[in-house]
Parts: sequence; C-alpha cells; structure tokens
Amino acid sequence: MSKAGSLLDWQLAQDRLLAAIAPAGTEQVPTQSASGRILAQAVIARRNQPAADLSAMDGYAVGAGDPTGPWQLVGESAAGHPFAGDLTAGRAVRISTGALVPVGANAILLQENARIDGSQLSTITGSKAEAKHIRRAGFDFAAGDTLLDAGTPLSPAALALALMGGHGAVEVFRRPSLAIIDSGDELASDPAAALPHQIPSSNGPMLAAMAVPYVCAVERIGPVADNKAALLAALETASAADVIVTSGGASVGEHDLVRPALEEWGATIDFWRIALKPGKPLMVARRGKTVVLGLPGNPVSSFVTAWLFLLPLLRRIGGHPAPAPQTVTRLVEADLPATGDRAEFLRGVAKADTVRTFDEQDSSALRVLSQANALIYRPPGSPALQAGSPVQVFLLQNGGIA
Ligand SMILES: Nc1nc2c(c(=O)[nH]1)N[C@H]1C(S)=C(S)[C@@H](COP(=O)(O)OP(=O)(O)OC[C@H]3O[C@@H](n4cnc5c(N)ncnc54)[C@H](O)[C@@H]3O)O[C@H]1N2
Ligand code: MOO
Repeated sequence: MSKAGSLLDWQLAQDRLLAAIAPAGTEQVPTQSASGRILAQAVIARRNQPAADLSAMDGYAVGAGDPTGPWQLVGESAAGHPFAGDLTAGRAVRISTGALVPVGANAILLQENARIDGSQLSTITGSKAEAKHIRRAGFDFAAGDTLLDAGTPLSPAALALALMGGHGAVEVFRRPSLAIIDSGDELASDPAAALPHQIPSSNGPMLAAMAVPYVCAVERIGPVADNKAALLAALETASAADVIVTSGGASVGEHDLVRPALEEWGATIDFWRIALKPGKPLMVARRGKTVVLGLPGNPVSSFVTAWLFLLPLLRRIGGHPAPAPQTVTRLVEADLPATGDRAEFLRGVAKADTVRTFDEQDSSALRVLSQANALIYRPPGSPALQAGSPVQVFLLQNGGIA
C-alpha cells in the first residue's frame, strides 16, 4: 500500500495486474496481415538473400579481365529474366538493377559511364567497371539464420524481413477480445442531441480507438443506465470477452454501482482505488479467465488509466514481452508544485529536450488532453521542482513502448 493509506501504489497495481496474466494461445496468420503482432516462434530464414549475385545498378555486367574494356555486347540480363549463358573476358551484357549477374561476370559498368557503338561497349574516360555494384548472394542473410526472435513485435520492417526469409505465414500470439461498457444515466449516444443535463458518451469510442491495435475484436455496450440490473445485463452480454472495460460508476457515490454489480455477477475484486491522479477509482476484478477493468468516468482519468493499465494488459495477453509504457527524461520549462499522496500524470507537450505542462489539469479537460503529446510523471510526495529540473515523461506516441 502507498503513503496514501488505503490507496494502492500505481506501479504496484500495474505489476500486480500484469503478473497475473499469461499470454493467450498462438495462431498462424498470413505474414502480410501480421503487422504489430508478437511472434510466438522465431523466424528462421528459408532462403539466402539474395539467392544469387545481383546487380545493384543499371548498366553492364562485364566478363573478368580489364575493367576498362572494351567489351562485345552479347545479350541482356533483366530483372526476372536472367541471361542464359556465361560471360567470358571481353564480353558484356546489359543488366538492370536487381537482375542476376551472369556466371563469369565480376564487375558492373554504370550506364552513365558507358559508351556504346553498335555492339561495342567501352568506358568514358576515367571510369571502369566495379565489383562493388554487385550484391553478393547471401550478404543480407543465409538460409538457417535466425531473422527474428520469438517475442519480437512485427514492425513493418520485421514483417518484410519475414516475407523475404520465405515465410508467407508466421506463428503469433492471439490477441484478446475486448468489450467496453459505458455507464451513466447522463450519457447521450448522439453527441449532437445531448441536453444540458447530459454529456456525449465519448469514453467508449476513445477507449476502442486506443485498444484497436491490440485486440482481435471490440464490442461496445451501452450507454447503460445507472442501475444494477442494467449493469448486470451488460456484463452478461460482455461475458465472452477476454477483457471487459467499464467506464464510469467506479467511485463512491450511491449511483456508482460497478463494484456491487461486479460482485453480484460473481467477479472477485482484485483491487480498487489507487494512488493516481487522475484515475483514483480504478478497479480490477476477475471472473474465471475474464479480466475486468473498471475505469473512472472522467474522460482524462479514463484515458490515463487505460493508457497505464488497459493497454499494457492487452499487450501482455497478446504476448508483448515489455507491455508497460517507459519513461524518458526531459527538463521542465517552468516550476512545478510539490505533489500530494497520489502520483500525478500531468498533461503536457514534450520537445526534444524540454517539456511544459498545461495550466489546465482538470480530469475532464479533453481539449488539453487532445493537445498533449506527453504525460509528465510526478511520483507521490514529490517536492516542488524548479524550471530546468529533469523530470520523467511518458511520451504518448506509440503507446509509450517504442
Ligand atoms: N466523494 C467523492 N467523490 C468522488 C471521488 C471520491 O473519491 N470521493 N473520486 C473522484 C474521482 S478521482 C473521479 S475520477 C470520479 C470518477 O467517478 P466515476 O468513475 O464514478 O465516474 P462517474 O461519476 O460515473 O463520472 C464522472 C464524470 O465522467 C463523465 N463520464 C462518465 N462516463 C462517461 C463517458 N462514457 N463519456 C464521457 N464522459 C463520461 C460523467 O458524466 C461525469 O462527469 O469521481 C470523483 N468523485
Ligand atoms: O482521479 Mo480522478 O481520476 O481525479 O479525476
């Protein structure tokens, strides 16, 4: 427990959530659709790359001998259409970038340096054919090489490498399914029709947008009325999901019914209320294999707790070896006040070396959140900081993990 009495330290809470989660099973998927997935098996090259010596330039492949020529032109090696014969000294073929270098050729004369007279090829003064324009067979990798280790996230480059290694399909971890329940009598589904006592239900779509890269399916449920029966029905609808997220109704008011509804539904509450600002009323519960995250309703609290807990949880189930966001260091542009018992995640803008926080830090202020590219981390009980002091920052781009 934290200095804040009954509130759990947010890092202990994150560790506790992730420690209890094993990656889901694995599945084979077409490599070209596997962007962002985590490899469950290493990718071993099935071919040499390149498979043969290839020209790196457009020009002429020349037979062994004097690199300044002249040569007799005897044919062409185009990409995908190799020259049929061998090349001997004094002979050359037209060659394009990516085309097979014929047996017997040991250098490429660049097109820009060539002089053609009928079938005679010679060099312009001061130039010569050079071996450096040949990409040697297997220079990038050879069959049997480990190209990607198990646990690697498939970046676009890694995905291309797996394809180049001869793998049309890869074994990856399965991604979880997610159900998102918005709750609150004040929520309006149609933002254009929200009356003064209502508020557009923005959390569900925001959470879905955040989760999309990490899930196989998202089901949105609600807005659900502030009564236990409606919440129980929503939980029942969501019960097939690997992860259920609720937003709103997590606090202590008499209309905050998520906890009693979860208990009645048969879930066990793992923890509730953490030393985090914004995001104190976070709740984690389980029923069977389903993990339930009860996020606070305030939109910024919902975002921050989803960023720190939901996304790491989804990544861990999806096999990510380092699912939690990481900090970088920046210098604060202006003085920061001391903090209380809760860790604070201030919305701000990080540049290459510095970071500034917005004056407005209300946990419902979406305008500032949408302008932020960083959360400035202030541990619980931090002293006041002077401008120019280093501070830990979570960059929002890429979920803070890349
Ligand atoms: N007496 C106390 N009151 C509150 C405490 C406390 O400890 N004691 N905690 C405060 C904190 S911190 C937070 S955060 C909020 C969170 O409360 P809930 O999770 O119960 O959320 P709601 O009360 O249902 O809603 C809060 C706020 O967010 C709006 N909301 C809810 N759902 C959505 C949605 N889907 N899209 C957009 N906005 C949503 C809702 O209308 C409220 O304005 O509690 C404090 N109170
Ligand atoms: O912690 Mo609440 O999340 O202040 O707004």
